[in-house]
Amino acid sequence: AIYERFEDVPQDSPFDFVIIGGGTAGNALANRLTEIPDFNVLVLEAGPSNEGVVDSIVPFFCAQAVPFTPWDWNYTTIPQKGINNRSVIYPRGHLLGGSSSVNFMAYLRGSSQDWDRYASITGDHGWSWDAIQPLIHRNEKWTEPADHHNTTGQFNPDVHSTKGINSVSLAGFPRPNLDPRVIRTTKDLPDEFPFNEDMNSGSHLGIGWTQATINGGRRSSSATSYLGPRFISRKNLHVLVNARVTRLVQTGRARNGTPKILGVEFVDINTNRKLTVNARRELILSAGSVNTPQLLQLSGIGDHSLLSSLNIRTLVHNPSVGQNLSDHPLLPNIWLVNSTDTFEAAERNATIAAEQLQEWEATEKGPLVDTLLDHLGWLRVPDNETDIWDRFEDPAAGRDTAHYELLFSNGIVPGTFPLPPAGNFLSVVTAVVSPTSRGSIRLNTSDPFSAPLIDPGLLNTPLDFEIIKYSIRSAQRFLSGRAWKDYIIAPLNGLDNTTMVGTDEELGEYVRANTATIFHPVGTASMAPVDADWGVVDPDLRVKGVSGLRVVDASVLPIVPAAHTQVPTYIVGERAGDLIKQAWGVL
Ligand SMILES: Cc1cc2nc3c(=O)[nH]c(=O)nc-3n(C[C@H](O)[C@H](O)[C@H](O)COP(=O)(O)OP(=O)(O)OC[C@H]3O[C@@H](n4cnc5c(N)ncnc54)[C@H](O)[C@@H]3O)c2cc1C
Repeated sequence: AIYERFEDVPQDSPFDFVIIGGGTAGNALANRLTEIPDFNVLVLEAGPSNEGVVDSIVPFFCAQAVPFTPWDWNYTTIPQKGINNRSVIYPRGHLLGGSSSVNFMAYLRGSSQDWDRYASITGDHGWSWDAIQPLIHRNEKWTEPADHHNTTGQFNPDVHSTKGINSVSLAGFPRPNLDPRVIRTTKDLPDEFPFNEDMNSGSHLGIGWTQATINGGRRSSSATSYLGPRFISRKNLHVLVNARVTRLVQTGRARNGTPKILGVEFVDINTNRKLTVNARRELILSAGSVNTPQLLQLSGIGDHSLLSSLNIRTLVHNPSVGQNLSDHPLLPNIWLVNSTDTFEAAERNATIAAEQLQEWEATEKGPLVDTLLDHLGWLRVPDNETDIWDRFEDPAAGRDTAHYELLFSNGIVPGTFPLPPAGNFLSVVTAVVSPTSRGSIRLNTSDPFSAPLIDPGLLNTPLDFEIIKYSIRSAQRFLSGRAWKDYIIAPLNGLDNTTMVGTDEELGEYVRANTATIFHPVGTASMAPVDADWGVVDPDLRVKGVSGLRVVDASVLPIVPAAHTQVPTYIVGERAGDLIKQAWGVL
């Protein structure tokens, strides 16, 4: 069950596993562990319950769920030197379900090469594309879209599963001004922009229909799926919300001499009381790519010089903790269009907005059933761009893996640009999806309630900068297709009025002034081979240098995949379930 107060959690038998963070991976793991009736599991979540949070439930309201709401950790980055020293927002879900309760729901597994690269970096075949297929199938429950339209040709049923837990579907409300234009351009300009019927087959290059974690007209998160009614009623599954963990505690020494970390200190946010709890078998840190390294550092696991400068006693000196952050820089490119049927219509007219909500409330249909991204494209800078490839190594996981992404949206994506007083818009947002820049998460103070220093290192390398400039020119070429002839009027934001492509210098200025992130940090508690002198966890997700503690969330992925990161994170949660069951002899 879900509890608001620790006193109400049944404590007649010890907790075998305590999971810190009821987020994307944490809840998937809690579900899999409690399949074993002997495993008594406690999840500690800092945020409130997701129950009744409309901005989390209604898919189209995803852009309202964060930033700067009670459902957000309300982080911002430190000034980013690659983008004119601007600080940008860095939302993370702060409610049950974590970021899966506030994200944009796009469902992407990545290219098969991304996973094969994880297998080769870690030396563990279990992370390869072939090996994760059963995990993908256990996670995914393919579902009909809200409008039950004929989806033939919009996805490939052969690569999907209807048997998993987390619902996935195509859009359930047509956007007739946008959808046919995108698809027609893939026919008109197929060399640069081929159609891909299903970007989740392992071969992701090309442009196709967005798949999203949506069930009918509602968001499917780790809270609504993995903690859904048939699971949360398990007698051995206890979820405590408003429980903010402040430190991991050593409880002894293992036989091999390493510190045993099975204790947790947390604060009950309602009463401000400090409490402790121990795990009998294992403690699992699933607080996400920002808070997991923060908690490790607060607990003395990190770089000795940083810890000692903050008067924190070092338990394990590991300079990799919090380093190696990789994320996707994102650039909202916006055009004024010849239409009245874009997001702006409801945003400027309260009557239309109210009608849309009424329709959703009455039928769970209509424009609010979808996320904001109609189509996605995964593309490479071609080999003949010698200006780039004579100077740089290919950063992608392989030759079938994208360098950049195009994201098509029927209006300004809220939060990316202030709503102008008039006009209707199209966004072709672009993102660098095989970035070479790296950033970090470092403690700012020893106070667990103060935010760490978040540095995603956006556009820190010349290659990432070249690729994002290339992506703008690519978006412009896409919009030069016939389908857009009477639709595109002018770019909204800087650059040449008709083409959006200025000189290289102008483009550079535009990039630095407008780039932000798509919120996909990974790598801050990276996996590494067992005997490597770097990395935070081994390929079985055990924290190096201690015993009893694993990390199970996006932070263990060594490099950001050319994909949005929720599916890879669910896969981490699913695989952790198998690894832990194997370790305790029940699988
Ligand atoms: C705004 C936004 C949009 C996104 N859009 C997409 C998208 O469309 N598609 C996609 O694939 N990915 C998207 N992502 C990324 C994706 O959602 C994340 O990569 C993924 O959900 C991360 O999962 P996680 O388990 O690592 O962390 P989370 O899901 O964030 O879980 C961490 C949990 O730990 C809790 N926690 C943290 N610290 C503590 C503490 N001290 N004590 C107790 N609990 C704690 C948090 O409250 C949270 O519930 C988006 C992310 C954001 C923020």
